[in-house]
Amino acid sequence: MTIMLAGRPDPVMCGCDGAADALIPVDEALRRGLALATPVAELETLPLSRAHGRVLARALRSRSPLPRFDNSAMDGYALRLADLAGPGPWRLPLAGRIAAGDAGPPSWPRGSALRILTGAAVPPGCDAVAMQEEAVAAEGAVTFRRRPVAGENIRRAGEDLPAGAPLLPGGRVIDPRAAAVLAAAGMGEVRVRRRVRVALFSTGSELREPGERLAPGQIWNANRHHLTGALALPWVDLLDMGVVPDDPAALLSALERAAYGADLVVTTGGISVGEEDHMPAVLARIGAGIHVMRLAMKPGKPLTIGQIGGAVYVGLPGNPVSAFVTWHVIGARIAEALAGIAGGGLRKTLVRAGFARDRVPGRCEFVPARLMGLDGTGIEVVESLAGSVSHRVALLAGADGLVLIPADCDHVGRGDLLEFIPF
Ligand SMILES: Nc1nc2c(c(=O)[nH]1)N[C@H]1C(S)=C(S)[C@@H](COP(=O)(O)OP(=O)(O)OC[C@H]3O[C@@H](n4cnc5c(N)ncnc54)[C@H](O)[C@@H]3O)O[C@H]1N2
Ligand code: MOO
Repeated sequence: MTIMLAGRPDPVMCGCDGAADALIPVDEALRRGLALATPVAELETLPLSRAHGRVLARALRSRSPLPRFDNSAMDGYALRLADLAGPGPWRLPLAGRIAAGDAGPPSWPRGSALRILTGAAVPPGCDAVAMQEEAVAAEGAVTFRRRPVAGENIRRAGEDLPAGAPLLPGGRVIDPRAAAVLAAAGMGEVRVRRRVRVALFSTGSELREPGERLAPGQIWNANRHHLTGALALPWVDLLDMGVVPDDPAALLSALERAAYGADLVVTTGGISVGEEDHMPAVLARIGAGIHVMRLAMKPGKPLTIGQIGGAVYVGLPGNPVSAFVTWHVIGARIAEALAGIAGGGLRKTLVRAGFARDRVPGRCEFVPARLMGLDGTGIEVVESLAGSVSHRVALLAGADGLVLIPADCDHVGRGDLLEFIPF
């Protein structure tokens, strides 16, 4: 990173840049938010078929080895290597056939081979399977041109996972990969955490629903639909309360209703410093404990995190990109922690700046950015999509992720290495 200490020709500023001393660093805000987010304690037992996307309550061990028994990796012929004496080719009579699902014979005559199909249990004494492309079967016998090596084409019991080995950790989301593992291990039912109850509303007297006719000064509600989309998760039970106007009484009653029985209350807008930003006063009225307010983050300075009774409160800024970034970087992490998801957190990679920019240091910046392909050293180059972006929601659709500019940086040079959070 090139830090330019003097002579900023054209710093990218927004009106809310300024003294950063009173601002909370993003990592600290996240730490405080996560400290409030105790995983929901209640558990449910669900059939695996209804547990997709849910969060495993505790670590599981395999009850039996995977695979359960030695079986053939190929369609071919099961044999005993001792029966291939002298130089080849070797001809053995066929003594039977085993397909996947067959129990297989308890024994088979020495000096013979068995037709075997992929997935079938290898018979006792069989020490190799020759694939059929390397054998010729005719008139009740099979001829092998090559001597298989010991164990060839045999998938051994327990080679994927021995009995008693860790299967999946607690806190794992049952995604399709985990579901396959659970099913293969015979887990017909799983113990999962109950869903996280999230109450959501947007604040703003200017907001109308998409499709509605707008009067002058009104806009369509983008944040509600971003967040209902982001929260359309199997581990979330969403109470979508729509829009609440910029009216203290209406906001207070909405907040009371939201906090009742919720694990997480999410609002957008009304948390800044204008006289129509009523949320700080309403939060004080309701007796919320406020743990984060004013972040060293751009966009997202007004993000507010607190506690209302038993619920965690996340107040996202109203500007749609600010709401998106703060949700993605912090809000969603808190929701994951409440759900008991282990090892959540943001995936980050290193990328090379395909842009140059002077800026005012103080707040770290999350800039929507597009991947432009690899440079000569095999590192992705990113193009930032704009300087000051908090209202430019249309940019999000073309972004591949957020590029992170550290708080103390006052110049990004083309080719600098930066952290990147892919979507
Ligand atoms: N004097 C100051 N003014 C502002 C500051 C500041 O520090 N001093 N901070 C600015 C920053 S940064 C942000 S971010 C916004 C945040 O304000 P609020 O969270 O109170 O949000 P609103 O004022 O309600 O709305 C801001 C903006 O976003 C539009 N909006 C709101 N909700 C939605 C929605 N659901 N869908 C689409 N657009 C929405 C709203 O119409 C405003 O244009 O404050 C700055 N001001
Ligand atoms: O900091 Mo505000 O969230 O940029 O728009």
